[in-house]
Amino acid sequence: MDLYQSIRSLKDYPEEGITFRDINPLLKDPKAFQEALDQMVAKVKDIDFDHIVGVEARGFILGAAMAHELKCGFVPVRKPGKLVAEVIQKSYSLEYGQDSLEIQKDALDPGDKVLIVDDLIATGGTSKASKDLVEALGAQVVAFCYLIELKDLDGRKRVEPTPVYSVLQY
Ligand SMILES: O=P(O)(O)OC[C@H]1O[C@H](OP(=O)(O)OP(=O)(O)O)[C@H](O)[C@@H]1O
Ligand SMILES: Nc1ncnc2[nH]cnc12
Repeated sequence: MDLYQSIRSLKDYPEEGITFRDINPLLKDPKAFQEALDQMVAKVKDIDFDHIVGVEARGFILGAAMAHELKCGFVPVRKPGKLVAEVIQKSYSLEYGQDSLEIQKDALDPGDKVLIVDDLIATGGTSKASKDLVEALGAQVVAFCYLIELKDLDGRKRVEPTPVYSVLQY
């Protein structure tokens, strides 16, 4: 099955020079969604981790589905003001703009091993901020897993030497 057929590419969105990779057609198609999950799971199934950390919003969809499949816990990293209880925050820049991410202080324990999941890695800003949040809690990021990697932006360099796995590359 060619998963590239299930990704819609929008030129000059949300601004000129950016080609937006829309995963909604893939999510809508149960066969493509299952195949994407199977391929992501296959890449990480031999790695030892305790939890999947998923990044709001699209990382929740794939991260939670993978956690269900792999029978591990799911921990959300969210945009500011969404989490209750005590949080820590990290600012970051992305392909189009600037944002912050938060994690609950009690979401992970020191020594926990974490797989970070998102739909896409572009500049790696989101991934680096998520890794910093996990590490600030004393946990360890053992790998990152994405459906899509935008190779030209070389986001994996931002999180070196942690391994990065992706299913589709542009
Ligand atoms: O590698 P980067 O340059 O940091 O970009 C990748 C991030 O950008 C997108 O999320 P976005 O912030 O647009 O949020 P959304 O999932 O809520 O749409 C995507 O889902 C990744 O999280
Ligand atoms: N080109 C892109 N397409 C979809 N999501 C993105 N997040 C950052 N860059 C993106």
